[in-house]
Amino acid sequence: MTNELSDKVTVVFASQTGNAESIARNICDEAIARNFSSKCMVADDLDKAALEAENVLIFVVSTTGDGDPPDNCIKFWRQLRKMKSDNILPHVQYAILGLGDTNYDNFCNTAKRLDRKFQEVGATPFYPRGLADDATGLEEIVDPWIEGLWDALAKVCSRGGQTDRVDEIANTMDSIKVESHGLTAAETEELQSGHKIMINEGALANLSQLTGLPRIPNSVCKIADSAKAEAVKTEHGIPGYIKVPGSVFTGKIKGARMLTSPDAIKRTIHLSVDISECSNELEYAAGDAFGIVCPNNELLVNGILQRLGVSEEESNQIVDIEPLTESTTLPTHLQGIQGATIADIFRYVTDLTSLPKKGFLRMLAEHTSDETEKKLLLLLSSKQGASDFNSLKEQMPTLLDILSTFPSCKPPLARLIENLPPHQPRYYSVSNSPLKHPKLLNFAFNIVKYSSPEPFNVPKVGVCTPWLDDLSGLVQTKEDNEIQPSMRASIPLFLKKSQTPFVLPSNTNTPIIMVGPGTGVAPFVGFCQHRDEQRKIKARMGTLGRNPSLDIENCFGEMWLFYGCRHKERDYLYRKELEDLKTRGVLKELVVCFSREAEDGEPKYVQDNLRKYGEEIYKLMAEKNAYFYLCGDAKNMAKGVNEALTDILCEYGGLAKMEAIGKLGEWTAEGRIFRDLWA
Ligand SMILES: Cc1cc2nc3c(=O)[nH]c(=O)nc-3n(C[C@H](O)[C@H](O)[C@H](O)COP(=O)(O)O)c2cc1C
Repeated sequence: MTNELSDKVTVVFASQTGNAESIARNICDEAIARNFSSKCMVADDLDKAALEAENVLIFVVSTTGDGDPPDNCIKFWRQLRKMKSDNILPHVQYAILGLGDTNYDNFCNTAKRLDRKFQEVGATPFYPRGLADDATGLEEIVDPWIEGLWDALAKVCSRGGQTDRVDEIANTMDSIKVESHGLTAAETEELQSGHKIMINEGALANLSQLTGLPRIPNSVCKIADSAKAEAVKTEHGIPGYIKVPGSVFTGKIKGARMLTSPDAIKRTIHLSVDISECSNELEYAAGDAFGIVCPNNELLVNGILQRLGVSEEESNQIVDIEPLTESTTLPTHLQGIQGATIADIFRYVTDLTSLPKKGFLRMLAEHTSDETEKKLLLLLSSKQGASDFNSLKEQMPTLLDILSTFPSCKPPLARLIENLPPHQPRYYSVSNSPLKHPKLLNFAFNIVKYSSPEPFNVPKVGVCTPWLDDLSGLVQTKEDNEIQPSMRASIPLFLKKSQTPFVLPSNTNTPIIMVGPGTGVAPFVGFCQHRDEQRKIKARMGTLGRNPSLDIENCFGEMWLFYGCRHKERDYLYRKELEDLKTRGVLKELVVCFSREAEDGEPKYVQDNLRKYGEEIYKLMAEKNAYFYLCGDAKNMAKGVNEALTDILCEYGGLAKMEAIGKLGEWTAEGRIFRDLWA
């Protein structure tokens, strides 16, 4: 290893939805503030030559899919896999911060694999790996990990670390007079004006010092008049600068159907989207997922712009987003924004509803004139305000809620835009087969409407599903669901590329077990349709071919579907289709349970039914080489299903628990167990 010390530090991120990128940029900025010579880059830009030139690397990497690396580190990953010797990166010292979610099986898989690989190729970790969990709040691990990083970094670098940041705010707390503020009542207001957040103002009374405040994020962008005369739109009705991982197509709503009864706890809608205008390019398979590029709620966007004092004329002015200086790089999602309107940026580029980070609140404090409000914002972002910050998170405030709670907060637009996370497309599984409906894309979704937990009880709505609900409302007025083309609402969509595709086995003989409660059943409706069509084709071929008595059943493996919902009569999704598939023998078994109706001892959840049919499941998997598919909620259901499978292998295969877990891992690696989960 080269012992030559340098002050150069490279922060590398691999990020799917922006968290790792934003943390990496903050680490880089803070490193610069502490006199290190630091730069930040995306993993895919770290090619072989760059790796050879680097001595000190800090990685911030998330995990996506089913334990997969994010899209922007696939190239980097490929290159790492090619490195076989243990002496390729002996000059590299590194630290890794992983982001993940313990609701998923492969928690922080990217960080763990990267760490292993770097050690295999001779690199040395200079600071213990941190693994942050979105299920409990990333900050719990991220903040102390970054705090401890600087001493470790100073030791591997020749300089830097000497200049501890002086926290000017810590010294000003005493001098800020606390005035009565009236922020303690929960007020339910219209969406345009936001819901005020309940904050325990009393927490300020005995505080003279705040510690652990995050850095104020650096300014990176400016809003400039655009040379373009008109706002950029594409043919899909969305601005062309929006970055999504795939080519965007326009689908038109062809039909909408309610899958639940009016007394169901959640409303679920089936939408049928006509893709005939792009079906040549948009090639999908049963089980695929696609993303929808939906705008933020218009009332929310307008409410925020109004609150910020942006007039209608200003919100429609044509602008570019530019780096503040020649040496600053814009966050990925703000790059290439030209010919935009401020309103479109808030509609399509910035996330207005996800939970605020402490660094964001600290930034807002800098633009808050009322001292009590400022002090509260600083408290919320400090160590002393940890419980108040947790209470704020429980209230799930939108940006508008935050701004209306702190009326004197007036951040400049550029400051706000650069500090908001990127707005994300929403993903859905296709619920039909292209073999049956080549020009359609069907899917099912629950309309996301809920309340924040007691005692707050503030009504909340999702971003995409209420939008889709509105669009489908347009067409539901017609009884037969057939609509006039002129009435058809458009949906911008793109096919999701998956590193672990959720597809049927190519050999139709392979038996399959499908487990999908709730809307998790959607891809399996597509699988069944596909097999149904394949059986019909085979039947036709059988009568024409060399063996007219070809036995269809021998050509097609058994299909088992485990489905679950709350009530048989209220939310049994696709009931008619599924029962029909069972009657016609496409499905060998349709095993359904109803969690709110099960008597004592009866199966309540899909995992209970898996246990009930344990012996059959074991034979299918261990003797008949079946494929196993799981789709739905990662939180409770996926864990329960995993445990049931482990128990089945122990009971019917005579394996010890660790052997059973190992066997499931083996089957997953062989590509016989597929998961499509969401937390
Ligand atoms: C579709 C999806 C799949 C995910 N899969 C995993 C996973 O397999 N393991 C894990 O630890 N975290 C998983 N996560 C959690 C993310 O890693 C976590 O939310 C992280 O903060 C995202 O960081 P990013 O915005 O930089 O991508 C998943 C999140 C999503 C939305």
